[in-house]
Amino acid sequence: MDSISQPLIRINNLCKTYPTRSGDTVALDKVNLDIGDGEFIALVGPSGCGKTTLLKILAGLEGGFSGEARLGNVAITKPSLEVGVVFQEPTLLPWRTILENIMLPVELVRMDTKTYTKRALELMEMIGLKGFENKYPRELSGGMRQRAGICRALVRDPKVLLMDEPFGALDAMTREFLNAELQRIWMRAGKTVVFVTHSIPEAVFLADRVVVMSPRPGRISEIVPIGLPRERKLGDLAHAGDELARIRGHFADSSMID
Ligand SMILES: Nc1ncnc2c1ncn2[C@@H]1O[C@H](COP(=O)(O)OP(=O)(O)OP(=O)(O)O)[C@@H](O)[C@H]1O
Repeated sequence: MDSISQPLIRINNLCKTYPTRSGDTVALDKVNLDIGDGEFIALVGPSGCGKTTLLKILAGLEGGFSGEARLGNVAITKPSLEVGVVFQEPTLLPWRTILENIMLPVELVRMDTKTYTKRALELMEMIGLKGFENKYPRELSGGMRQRAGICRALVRDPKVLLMDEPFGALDAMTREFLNAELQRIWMRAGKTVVFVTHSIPEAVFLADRVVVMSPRPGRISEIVPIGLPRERKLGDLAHAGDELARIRGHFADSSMID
């Protein structure tokens, strides 16, 4: 389906069915995708097409599938230190400060606190949270909490960042701002990102390739390369009319379009 010579992530014939009382739900059906090291992939598709399921499998949080997902040479069967995850809600612990929240993944695996505190502070500065180290989550706006969630996912310096509609709950202006920030961080840090979104413009703005998924059962309908040069500005979307139209064409009858 694509031609990445040395993929970091290989998804091979992945199928996932959830058994329910009213019958089986096929969430993923023969999904194949290779993702290159340092690539930014956006996954778009209508509600229920299996985007979160795919992300959870890549995160090692969901089992019971057939086929295979590999990270480097290793089949993904459990969470990995090489992978950071950001969900729609950052779920920060209210009794811990922002810095303590960001440091949680480091503490959980007893990594060197001193080294990683330095890294956490650098990340906070890079993402505009400097000065909020000792605040509590309730003292921050939704956008700032989500930024803290991104720092927490990056603190252990994972190779891969998996993001499930990370900006879906934010207002449009904050979202646009954080898209630009995320692009900058990605360009600087060289992570491989898989980013789930319902927003086609967001996907086109951020991604090297947009993976379009079909309604249930989730399959890949098309992979659309986005040729816009980096660093992209929001106005550059005006030059991606063909890509936007191509992706929108898949959802002519769907309500997913932003
Ligand atoms: N734990 C579960 N048990 C049973 N069915 C599930 C479970 N998790 C997901 N499903 C079903 O699998 C299908 C895919 O769900 P998934 O959450 O992966 O879709 P999605 O594309 O992320 O949807 P959305 O865009 O609405 O978040 C849906 O039909 C959903 O109802």
